[in-house]
Amino acid sequence: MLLAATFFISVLLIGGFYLLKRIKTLAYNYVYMSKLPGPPPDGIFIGNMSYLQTSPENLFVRLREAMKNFYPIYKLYACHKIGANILSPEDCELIMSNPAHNTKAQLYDLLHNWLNDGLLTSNGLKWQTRRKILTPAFHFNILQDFVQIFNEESQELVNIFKKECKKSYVNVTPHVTQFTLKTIAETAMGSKLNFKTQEDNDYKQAVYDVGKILLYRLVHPWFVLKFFNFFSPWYLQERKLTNILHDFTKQVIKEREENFDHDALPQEQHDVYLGKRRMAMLDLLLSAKHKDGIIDNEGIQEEVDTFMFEGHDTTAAALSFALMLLACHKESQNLILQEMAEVLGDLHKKPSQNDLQSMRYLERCLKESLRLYPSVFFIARALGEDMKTFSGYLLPKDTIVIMHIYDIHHNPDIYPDPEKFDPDRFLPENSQNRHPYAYLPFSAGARNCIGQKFAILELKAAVCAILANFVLEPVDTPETITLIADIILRTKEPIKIKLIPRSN
Ligand code: HEM
Repeated sequence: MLLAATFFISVLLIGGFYLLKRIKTLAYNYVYMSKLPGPPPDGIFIGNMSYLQTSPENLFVRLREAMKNFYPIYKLYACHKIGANILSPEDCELIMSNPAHNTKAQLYDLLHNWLNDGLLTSNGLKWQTRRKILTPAFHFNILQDFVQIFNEESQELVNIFKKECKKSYVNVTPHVTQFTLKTIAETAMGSKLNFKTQEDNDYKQAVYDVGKILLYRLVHPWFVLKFFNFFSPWYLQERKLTNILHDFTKQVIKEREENFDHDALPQEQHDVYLGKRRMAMLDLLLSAKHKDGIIDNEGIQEEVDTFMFEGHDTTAAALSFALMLLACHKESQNLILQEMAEVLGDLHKKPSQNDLQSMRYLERCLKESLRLYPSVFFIARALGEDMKTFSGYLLPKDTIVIMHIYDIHHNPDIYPDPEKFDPDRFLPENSQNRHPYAYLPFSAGARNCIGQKFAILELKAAVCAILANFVLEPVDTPETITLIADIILRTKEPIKIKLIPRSN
């Protein structure tokens, strides 16, 4: 009896202690965060909920207005969660360059049902170990082998466009999405998709549909939590879509594992990319499982899900926007063709990695396109320690910081006439005085995009193949499209352009 009473009192005391500590932290955070400017809240608990709960296109516009009203920082809050919205390169540098702030914010829990704890969403030692395993999969020598696949898939995209170009316009977004999905599956997973099967098409549609549900959960913050998500109107639909996504990647892994050559495992880590045996990403993961035992089946599944998503959706958005901008700027199309003629001689010659790398004007066009339309338009972290912003606000440890890449890229003080497409902004002489954190399409610091070189080479190969075969003419323009807030930057409707076969 005495023992039970002592146990009960101890539990009560410890529980009470933690509760008080939590209340103290919340109060401390609230005091500091309340000093930040921001849109007026609707009430003490509901905070800015009504500000957030609007259509995806209105939300996108509202967030842009907040940049104008509250630069360089503002707060938004809902329930007991307060987010500090960061709009200046200086504050991004303070966060991204400090390893203490490498932890992804709770917002990324939204992705857990689908991506579990893959590279994008994991933290701490798990993230470090995985990043170390996966970095060689994107080494220069491996990318060299991938360029052939980029060229083959670009040619297939051109073949589709050749059939479609008889129409008065082409909806490019679904076609380029298929292109980037096939490319990541074949390069990183060694799996060739043909989109003739129901599973391939269901996967593509499920990625799109799940994004809508994730956004719904994001603006209804209680549904971010797994427990409350159970009561969301979309819970069953999310489960169904997640099953489609997982069944698809399980099949990709199964097929690769069946054909995996255990005898050809590299002896040393550096053998992986020094030309002795080059390994695609999935092979590296299988090797880490069979040879070193540092990853299990669940670990492989979460990385394959992560890379299939991150490796195609972002690049498809980037290519769709780049094609629209090039269609609107015939002079840029001509300059790219001129550069292709200089580097390749024959416009229809398939470019090598060196060829693609030496196309500097094309690179500037893609950089400018990613400035105007950064596929990942915001990223979020949880502060690992207190931080003083450049403008003097104190943000307490654990604060959710949301860095708005889109707004930094459209700041007229950094990019004069920011809506203008001007690839020469990225000439060395025009960028040397720009803040190093003023251009962040691939984020920066230790948690930057592992696939950025892959993405740029893939985009260059696709643009070269398309321009060698077609003149692009505008149907959609920056003025006609409607941008929406989603898990990545998307347009409300697919982007339309006109493709005129090139006569050469
Ligand atoms: C134009 C295309 C792309 C853009 C704009 C882009 C952008 C980004 C950004 C901004 C991040 C940081 C995300 C965050 O902190 O929340 C990121 C991370 C990541 N990206 Fe990309 N990405 C692109 C293409 C790719 C490709 C092709 C791959 C794979 C082949 C890839 C794989 C990843 C992964 C795995 C991460 C997480 C890295 C980590 O936390 O260590 N991305 N990307």
